[in-house]
Amino acid sequence: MDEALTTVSHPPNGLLFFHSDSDEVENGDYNQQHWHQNENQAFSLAGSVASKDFEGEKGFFSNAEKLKEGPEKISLVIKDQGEDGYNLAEARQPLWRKVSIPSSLINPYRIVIILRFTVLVLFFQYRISTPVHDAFALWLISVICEIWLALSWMLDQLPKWFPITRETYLDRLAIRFEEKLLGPVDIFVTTADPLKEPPIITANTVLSVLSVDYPAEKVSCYVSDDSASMLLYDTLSETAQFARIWVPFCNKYSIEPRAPESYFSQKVDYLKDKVHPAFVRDRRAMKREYEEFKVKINVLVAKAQKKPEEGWVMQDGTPWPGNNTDDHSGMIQVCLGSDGEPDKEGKELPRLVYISREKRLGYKHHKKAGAMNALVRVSAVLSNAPFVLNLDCDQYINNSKVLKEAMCFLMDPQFGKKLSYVQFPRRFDGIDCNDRYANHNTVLFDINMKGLDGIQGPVYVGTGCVFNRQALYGYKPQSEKRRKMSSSSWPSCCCCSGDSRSTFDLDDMDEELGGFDEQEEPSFTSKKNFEKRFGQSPVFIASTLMEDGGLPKGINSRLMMKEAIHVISCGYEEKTEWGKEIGWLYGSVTEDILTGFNMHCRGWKSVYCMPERAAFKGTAPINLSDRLHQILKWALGSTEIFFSGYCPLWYGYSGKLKWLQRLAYTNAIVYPFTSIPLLVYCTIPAVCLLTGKFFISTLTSLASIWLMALFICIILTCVLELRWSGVSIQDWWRNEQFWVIGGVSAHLFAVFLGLLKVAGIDTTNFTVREKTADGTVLGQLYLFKWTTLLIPPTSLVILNMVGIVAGISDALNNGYDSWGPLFGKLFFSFWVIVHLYPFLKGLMGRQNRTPTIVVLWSILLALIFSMIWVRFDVFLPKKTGPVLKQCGVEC
Ligand SMILES: O=c1ccn([C@@H]2O[C@H](COP(=O)(O)OP(=O)(O)O[C@H]3O[C@H](CO)[C@@H](O)[C@H](O)[C@H]3O)[C@@H](O)[C@H]2O)c(=O)[nH]1
Ligand SMILES: [Mn+2]
Repeated sequence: MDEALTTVSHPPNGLLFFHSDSDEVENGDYNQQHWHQNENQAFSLAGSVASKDFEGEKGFFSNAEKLKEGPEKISLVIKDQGEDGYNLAEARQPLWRKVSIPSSLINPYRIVIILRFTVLVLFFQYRISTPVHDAFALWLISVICEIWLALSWMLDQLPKWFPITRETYLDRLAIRFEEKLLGPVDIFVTTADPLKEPPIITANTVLSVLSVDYPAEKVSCYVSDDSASMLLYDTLSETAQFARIWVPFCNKYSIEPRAPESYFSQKVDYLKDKVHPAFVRDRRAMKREYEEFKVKINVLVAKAQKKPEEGWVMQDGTPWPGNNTDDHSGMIQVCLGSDGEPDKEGKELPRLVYISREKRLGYKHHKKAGAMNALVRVSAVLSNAPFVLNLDCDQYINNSKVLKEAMCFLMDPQFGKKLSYVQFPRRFDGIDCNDRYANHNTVLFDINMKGLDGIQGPVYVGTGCVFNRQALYGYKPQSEKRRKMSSSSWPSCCCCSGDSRSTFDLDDMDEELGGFDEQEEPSFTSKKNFEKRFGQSPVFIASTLMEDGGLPKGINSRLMMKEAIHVISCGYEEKTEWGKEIGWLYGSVTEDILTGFNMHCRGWKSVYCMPERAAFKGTAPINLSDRLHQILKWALGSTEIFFSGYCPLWYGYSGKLKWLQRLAYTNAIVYPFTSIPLLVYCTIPAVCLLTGKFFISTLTSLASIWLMALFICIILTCVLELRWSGVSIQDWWRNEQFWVIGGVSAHLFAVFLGLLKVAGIDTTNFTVREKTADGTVLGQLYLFKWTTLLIPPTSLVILNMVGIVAGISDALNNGYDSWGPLFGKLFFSFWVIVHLYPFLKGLMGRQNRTPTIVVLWSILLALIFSMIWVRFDVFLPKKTGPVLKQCGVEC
């Protein structure tokens, strides 16, 4: 380390000047404070090169030019440079780049959007000026619904005006930041119920974390166990043991992905690609080891099925503290890491920490959000990495370079300071190839999120997201001024005074806090305010002030553990801002949207990062009922936010939320309400068919032009959107279908339940979603569970089918004149049925057992034909008999 660059000064002519000052850095010793020092310098190194408008591509070259003027003045030493040497020009390059969508793709799209909007206005002008007098109510209702749907289209459409993608340069990151200079990351894995979330899934996630391609001493993996189960605890101990052989194997052969289950399910062609015999041997051996590991876990699971009467007992004979899931003390167990066992090759492994926060009756635990907040605090006391990655237990790291990808943004000298999080898309394993229930959510992850990235940043989707820890503490992004102050006075005053200071004197801190930017956050300036905000832990409070992370020097491990237990106690958050202003926010089952929204309101940005190899992969509910329940949960979360104080329609106007971003959040919150016009609009065609009335007045030729133009615009926006985003038409169509299916079932219930909740009746109780370990078995898809959610779409299908039958028979009854309007009505009814088709299929259950769908269709067709027959048979001979006879017989 002694050759590392240390001090950077800025001569007035704007050139860079480095000299080495090696006493400040100790040899190889793992000390986060050093990271912070070095990193600061690295920041200034990079920072002084990249220009102010670094955010993009421009501006940089002018600086590069300047540097060329006097390269001889620059001396720079970096360890392990290899042959190609340290290329200064490379090091000055930005770590990432904004890639705009080519204007040949995006401009036509924008033009069509404007056209569509214009046509829509003209269409409504026509619709409103031509009421249908003999079906006034129908007309009025349909017009209201159309306007509502059009508004919801606008909400969805406008935030897609500036879509972008981003490119990262990992090679430049490697040049600019030596491995030792990379920022530490705390990784959180949440679990809630080992019976619904099979431990082997969690183990795989943990293994993918421990083997991530990042310096081991900079990674800590915290596993939160909300069920306080000894099964998970034992699983983790086994996993830690297995990691000792798994991690070196991953590193040696650079395999992907590093979750063993999915790695071994990949086929390897040993004949292709010059596979090395040593690899083949090792892989086989490792596969056997993994099988054995799985057996061990299975044994643990089997043992855990039935709880002994006296409760669980640990291996050393002491009773397990978590025997009562809802009432137990906090538990922390640290394994691996610098003090623990190294891997089989003697190298240090990332730290692995088991956490089960205290739970007591009478205290709200706030589910996942509560677990996340406990993790934020406990990790602040134990490792305090400046960056935090959060993963659901079923979401493993699929691309081992993912942390480096995130660092390209978060460690960017200027942009990084405004950045609250880097969100990665959610990708899934084990979904049927047709993606019948739109589980992949492609439209959200490949269209909407890219649009948001061009505004203020993607929404936080609950998992696969790397945070800037500071953003979780309710701070605003730093202004230039505050940054200077804090980096000069903070860490050095209150945290690195070194020696024996093991308790924190907050009164001392106060004085130092005096220099804090008072205008910006006046409430930060006293000890009381800190405690009101963050709770009663001085160690934790001190950690929040260390902007670049790291632990205070004086702290001993006993005190650390004591504080760690303190911050996960169930009463810790009482009378604090946790869940209200800081950390993960409470009050909605979709804590993710709310948490991200609050950050954006404070002026933070976020970034959407889509590496070519999917960053993370998870599981998704693949049968209809579970999928609908998931959608119900999300939609209910949105309605909860709508009725809470955080509704984006009226919250956060004092902040720095961009207006398009606000529209996007509004869309994410109000969408369940669109289910009302949608339901009505799906019913109207059937009503029209049954009553013989129509909700559109007879079209004039001008009106039909508008209608045609509207259709063409709709199709064109879709086509152009698919072109710039690269989404397939099938994915888009699935999304449309599921929007209707979810709309008329889950969203509708969510609105209803949300209203009940406002009225004080809370009937919802969402537990964790059940995950299956075997992602490849699609039997799940056909699993049928009854839920009330199925009622409205089923009724709609039946209603529209009956409508079609009635309409056709009626038309047959009334002769040719009625066929014209009938087609209009039939068109809308078919529109409904086509959208509900996947639902219908789901309702039918397993296809190969009963082709009931065919039966149903045949019943329908049979009905139609029998009607036709009835008409001919019953009516025709009486009324038009002679004519028919004439024709039928003579012609
Ligand atoms: O009391 C609880 C309940 C849940 N969890 C964990 O939270 C995660 C998500 O729960 P899951 O039941 O899998 O919900 P999903 O429907 O998959 O949740 C999605 O939607 C949620 C709300 O929007 C997000 O928080 C999640 O990250 C996102 O995966 C899992 O790791 C759970 O173990 C807890 O730790 N404690
Ligand atoms: Mn999940």
